[in-house]
Amino acid sequence: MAIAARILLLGGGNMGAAMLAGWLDKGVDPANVVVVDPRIGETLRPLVEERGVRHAEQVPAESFDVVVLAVKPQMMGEALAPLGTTLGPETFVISVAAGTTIATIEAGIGECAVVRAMPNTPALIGRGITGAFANARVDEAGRALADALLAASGPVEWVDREELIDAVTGVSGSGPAYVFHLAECLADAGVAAGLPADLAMRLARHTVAGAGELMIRSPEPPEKLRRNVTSPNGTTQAALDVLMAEDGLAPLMQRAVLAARDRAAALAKE
Ligand SMILES: NC(=O)C1=CN([C@@H]2O[C@H](COP(=O)(O)OP(=O)(O)OC[C@H]3O[C@@H](n4cnc5c(N)ncnc54)[C@H](O)[C@@H]3O)[C@@H](O)[C@H]2O)C=CC1
Ligand SMILES: O=C(O)[C@@H]1CCC=N1
Repeated sequence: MAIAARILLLGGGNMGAAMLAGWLDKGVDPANVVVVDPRIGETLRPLVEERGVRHAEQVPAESFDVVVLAVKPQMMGEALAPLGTTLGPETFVISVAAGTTIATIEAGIGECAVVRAMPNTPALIGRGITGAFANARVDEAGRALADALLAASGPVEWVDREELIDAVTGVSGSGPAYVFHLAECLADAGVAAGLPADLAMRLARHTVAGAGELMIRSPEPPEKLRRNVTSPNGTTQAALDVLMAEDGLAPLMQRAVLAARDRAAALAKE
């Protein structure tokens, strides 16, 4: 779907700029986007200076088809305050803020059509994935527009209960950080096994990236790909005996994901 909507993006930081880059790559006219942010960060700068997206420090007095909220949850009240006067009856809101509920958004700007979405930073290279929930006021056209905007950075998975967005946050919103940490741990373990640090990091980065790419390109599930690496009684089996022990990675990952999910729910109350 060609995206002709006029877009107001509040917050052009890591996530806002990543989504914006995706929209431009999908053919959104930069003249149709205004980014409101008190500062221009490194990711946003080329989009403004080289690709012609409009930047403003204050919400401009013009109408938009969609307002995308990409500020920190703690800044949401402040970011929503100036919107009261600019929202027209056709405008609708997409929020990517972790934890911020639709009720909080509606408390700030009144009842409106809201899509609450949870993307992730691989959006920056068009390899994100987004979970999304639409409230009852979002009509078919709004949902299609939200889908097109969010799909610019990867697949969109719609959920039918708002609270599931917190669980999505725990798995895929925060998930890239777990994978980067895995690469850090793998590299550190390589150093402990005797490798020079720079070589260990190269091995770890390429291993994580290559395994990720294989998982996306292969029709096989991760379990089969894991088995393909694991020779009976070989080296991988020795490592997996540690990782798959009762107190291994599975319970640790479960605790981590639940901690992120619960933190999202707690953010809603701050
Ligand atoms: N970074 C990530 O991996 C993900 C972040 N998110 C959500 O995206 C939102 C933004 O997170 P990041 O981009 O990481 O943070 P960030 O700190 O990189 O970006 C936030 C931006 O908002 C700007 N800002 C502050 N007050 C503002 C206001 N009143 N009006 C307009 N802009 C204002 C800041 O100057 C900053 O550039 C958060 O709510 C977060 O939960 C969602 C998915 C993934
Ligand atoms: O850490 C956070 O709160 C945000 C939400 C998901 C990823 N980063």
